[in-house]
Amino acid sequence: MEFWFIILISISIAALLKAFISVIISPKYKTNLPPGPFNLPVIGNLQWLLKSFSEIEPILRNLHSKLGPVVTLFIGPRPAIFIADRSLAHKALVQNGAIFADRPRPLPTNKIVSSNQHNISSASYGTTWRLFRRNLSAEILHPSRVKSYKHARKWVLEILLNRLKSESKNGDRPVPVRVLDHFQYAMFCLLVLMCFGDKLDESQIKKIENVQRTQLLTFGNFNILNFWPRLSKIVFVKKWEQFLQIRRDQENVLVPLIRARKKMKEEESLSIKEREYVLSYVDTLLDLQLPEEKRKLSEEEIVSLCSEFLNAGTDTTSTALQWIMANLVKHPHVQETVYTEIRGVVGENEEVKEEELQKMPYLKAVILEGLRRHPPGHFVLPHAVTEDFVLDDKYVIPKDGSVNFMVAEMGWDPKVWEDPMGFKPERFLNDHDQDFDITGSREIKMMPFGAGRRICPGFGLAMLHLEYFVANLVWNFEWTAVDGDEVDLTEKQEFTVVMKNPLQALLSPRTR
Ligand code: HEM
Repeated sequence: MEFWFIILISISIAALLKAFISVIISPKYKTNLPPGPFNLPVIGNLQWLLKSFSEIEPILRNLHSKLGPVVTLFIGPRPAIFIADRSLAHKALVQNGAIFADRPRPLPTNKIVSSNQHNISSASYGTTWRLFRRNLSAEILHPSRVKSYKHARKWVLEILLNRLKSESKNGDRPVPVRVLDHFQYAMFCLLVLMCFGDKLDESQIKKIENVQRTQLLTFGNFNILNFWPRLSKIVFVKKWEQFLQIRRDQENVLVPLIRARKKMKEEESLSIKEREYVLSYVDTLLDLQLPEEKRKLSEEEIVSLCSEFLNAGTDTTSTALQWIMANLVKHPHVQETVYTEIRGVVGENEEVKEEELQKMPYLKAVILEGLRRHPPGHFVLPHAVTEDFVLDDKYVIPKDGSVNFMVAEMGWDPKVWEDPMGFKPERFLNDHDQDFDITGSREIKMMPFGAGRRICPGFGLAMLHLEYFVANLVWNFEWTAVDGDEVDLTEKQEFTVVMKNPLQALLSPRTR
């Protein structure tokens, strides 16, 4: 006992000294970093590390109003720079895109979920990242491939509508439906099919949803393990074990699906034509070859890439869908305008077909307004610069720090958006903005998908999913508020920023 106590104290002192030296004494951080609040060495760093993004966001807002558009916090052992200004974001991400396209060195927990940076979002800016990103964009997210998953979207729409129909009534009495679980399940059905190629049954999809959501929602609880990992491995043995168990559970569910797909490919049990028809993300990953290491991907690496695909495409989209439907309940005149627009295009047809969506500018404006007012992520994923860089001749961005951007603040900038906290889709309809540039390549007015080289590669698919499901949800039901129950737009940080009180609405089937 005594022996362990001495070891523990020695390690703590060594670690404290190391952190103190690296953060305070080291001259490299004295080189004009952007301003920030006073930081109590070590304790301050730890305090920031333990805060969630939703706790940091209001503090940052306050700091920006006092210190200017770029501020520094010492989160954990490295400086973290936050940029709130949209034109500085454009200068960084677009005009100096290659320099700002890196990711910070991964923290230990991140190394495990990404199989040592073998996924798109955490890979350093370089060959491996390019290979993974090009594979996803060319093989799965290319418009012609996206079209080939049309039958999957129709299948999922039917599942969603049937679930909502059966929940919206008790006998003949209309009852409020809590829609979020149904939206999440629908998005999982869709992304699981794109990922593994087969229509899995409900229990299999639920199992995948369960392991993925557990990992996503608990990830922040394990932040403490990243502070001096050598020490944390001794002090927080149980927490480490819990964390590793979540990863093992995920592998236990995903690996059999990967193996089944591999076997099918090897046996050539499908004709080439059929295989082309159901080409899945896993199929493309099984074929990939890492150029530098000259080898195929391991199962663990494929699990990490599939997990990233599922998380990136489900939670973000179902969160956005919920915010948009909440606003359509809160603003019935907007819902009515969407309905009238759809009727003008589809006549009396049962379904809004995806080819018809491009004839619906007001619907698109509703989706854009939803993403501006309620971006699912209030920050992008942390970026890093490939070399020390001076932004706008003033702000030193060090190579070994991280850089992030205040996405929500930019979309709410009153200099760009009149009445920024209102929900007014019409603002996207004036002539000037008819073709609104969501990528921010010309100018950043909002950036729900990020901007520059690390922009979300799934933004086209996400827009399609949102337009298709919102259109069909409005076409099939009239959505109204529950009597005496105002739609509450208070936010809560989970993996994305969700509704603190999830939407409940009355759904009356439309009669035509
Ligand atoms: C409404 C839905 C979505 C939103 C709001 C969203 C937003 C974002 C944001 C903000 C980033 C970080 C950009 C940065 O670091 O600068 C990102 C990255 C990413 N997203 Fe999305 N996303 C959505 C849907 C999707 C979908 C459907 C997919 C694919 C199926 C996807 C795949 C990815 C990937 C792979 C990355 C990492 C990109 C990289 O590091 O190069 N996302 N997304």
